[in-house]
Amino acid sequence: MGKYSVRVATGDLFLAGSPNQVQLWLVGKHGEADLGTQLRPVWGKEEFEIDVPLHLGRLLMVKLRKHNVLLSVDWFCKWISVQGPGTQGEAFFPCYRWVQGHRIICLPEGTARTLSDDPQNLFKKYREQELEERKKVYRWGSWKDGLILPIAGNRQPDLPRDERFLEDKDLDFSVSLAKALKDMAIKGTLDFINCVKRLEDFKKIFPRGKTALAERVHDSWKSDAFFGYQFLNGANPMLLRRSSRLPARLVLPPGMEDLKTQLEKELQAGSLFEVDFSLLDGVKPNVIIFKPQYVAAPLVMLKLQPDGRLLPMVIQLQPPRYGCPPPLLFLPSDPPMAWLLAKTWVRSSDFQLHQLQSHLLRGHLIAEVIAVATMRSLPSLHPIYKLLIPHFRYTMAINTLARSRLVSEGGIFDLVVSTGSGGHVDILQRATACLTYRSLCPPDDLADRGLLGVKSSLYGQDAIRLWGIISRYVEGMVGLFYKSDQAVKDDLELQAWCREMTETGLQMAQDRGFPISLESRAQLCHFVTMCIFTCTGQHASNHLGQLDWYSWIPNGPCTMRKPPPISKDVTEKDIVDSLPNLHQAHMQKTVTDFLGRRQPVMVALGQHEEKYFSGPEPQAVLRQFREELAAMDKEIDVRNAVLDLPYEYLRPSMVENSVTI
Ligand SMILES: CC/C=C/C/C=C\C[C@@H](/C=C/C=C\C/C=C\C/C=C\CCC(=O)O)OO
Ligand SMILES: [Fe+2]
Repeated sequence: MGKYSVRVATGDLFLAGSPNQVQLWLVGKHGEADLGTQLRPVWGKEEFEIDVPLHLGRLLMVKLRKHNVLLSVDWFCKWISVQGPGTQGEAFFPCYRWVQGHRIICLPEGTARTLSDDPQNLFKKYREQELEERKKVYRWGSWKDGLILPIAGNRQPDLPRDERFLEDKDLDFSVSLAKALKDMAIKGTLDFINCVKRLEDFKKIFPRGKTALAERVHDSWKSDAFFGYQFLNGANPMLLRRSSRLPARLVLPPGMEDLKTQLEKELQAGSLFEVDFSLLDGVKPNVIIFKPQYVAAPLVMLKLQPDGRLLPMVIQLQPPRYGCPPPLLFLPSDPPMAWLLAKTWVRSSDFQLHQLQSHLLRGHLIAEVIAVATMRSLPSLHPIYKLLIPHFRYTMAINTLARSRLVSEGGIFDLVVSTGSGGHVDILQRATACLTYRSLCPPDDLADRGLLGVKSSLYGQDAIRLWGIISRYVEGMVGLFYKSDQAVKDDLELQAWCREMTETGLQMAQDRGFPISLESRAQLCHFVTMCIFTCTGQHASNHLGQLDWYSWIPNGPCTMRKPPPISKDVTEKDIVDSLPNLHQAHMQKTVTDFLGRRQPVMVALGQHEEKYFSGPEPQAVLRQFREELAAMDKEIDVRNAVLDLPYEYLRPSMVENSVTI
């Protein structure tokens, strides 16, 4: 018994408060006290003192219930803090959720607890009830067969309240999209009348406020070194790999002996690299306004020079066909327009695999599976829930928007992208079928692709560095709550989470290396590091480059309007006629600007304000994480200052804490 001081924090946004009255209970180890309806959480923080005649013992939980006489108004509760008997100075009850209706909500004290940390089962019932409720609210959906699962729901209102954009993000997204579409409507009216006659005519839609790097792309896109550089550090750094043999598909027709000699020399020296777009082979191209579009499946062979430049040696635009003559090979020594058209075809193919495989699937959709599996399997008390939850913000919302406006029937892909109208789904299905656990973990992925230690792979260096920082953060937190491998094995909630992710969310992905159980702290740390890296660095390194590399349309054509060339007799007009028309280019530029712009409503990696963990030790681990991120950020700044082409996409201050766009 005694006097308690209670503080209640409402969200900072204008619509976070509620005029409804809120009733609170204090739940201790030895009793429960109804504090009555002390609160009307309209704005900011409220506090009150109250005498409780009961002996409650150590405070375990706060319960709250919103009362609505006429109108129920949702209330965003950030946290509740209590001082008084049984609080060891202050007991902190994190919430960071919407309180809806008038159900009783339980907020456990912020100390993270696994099941084994609760030997008296003080929270067991609460954990079970919470997960039962979460499984009703967070349901797996289905978008297309053969893909990993999304959250159920087709539009924002279908999503759980806590997953929708808050008003600041919603306003920014809606206003920016409306502005982009208005600009498109105004400037695009003439698109069907005007046409592009020369490559430089694409300057007409080169965006205002373009980035310095986008300028460089416009100036240098034709150069071989610039073309090769993009596979290392461009919008899509995920396809390049060191060759271990000459690719079987690379059939060298008679007269190409010199090339064979050069390729073998680079292969022997370990400096031969390849980018193989075979995943696109046979994909049905889109038809846009009755006009067929075209898709190719190129192979590019490149040599890594001692000075770090990656130079193309040969481009094969389509794989060999049985019973047909070997495909034409394009060389740097070919007539300039023929070589440029071959490179442009590669750029358009890279756009397709980048946006669908590297960005949407391996960034957005995997992050969504991690979020949904976690919400369905881990109670808010669980340390791994507390570690991961900041990295899920807005992911279900942005992905639902992507499914309804980008890759939907009649969406952007159908309107202006060569793989739209079904080819994009085929690509996603093929990419899902070959998605491995190792490919989501940079130390494994870069080793498998032969990129570890390649000095000119700035993406690789920064990905390894960031993975290491996240890994130490995860190890620090896991070490606080799991004192042995057996403790990991014994955590049934954790095992259910891992299985839900691999078997359900990722659709039986154990065949591709994903674990269906966690047998050790090391394995748990690797898996959780993959989760956080995917939701942050993996997405950022494949999202942030859009504005730089796709603003100049010929460097990232969303579609090709003529078939791949079968001769080297190519003119600039052939290239212009192959590239997107003005309307398609305008739409690409509108979407690129809209998606690629730097987000004003942005939480950088590790900088979330929510305090999910109570106690000095988790706070210390988070502080160390932030210090290492700050050090990396500063060192990247120094490195970039002396680079001709800075690499910024894995700078911690540029990496969002979750997938939100
Ligand atoms: C052409 C760009 C393709 C990108 C696919 C990769 C990832 C998805 C993307 C998320 C997009 C989310 C929502 C898109 C919403 C609107 C799209 C813009 C204009 C729509 C026009 C309209 O609906 O009228 O990652 O950032
Ligand atoms: Fe994105």
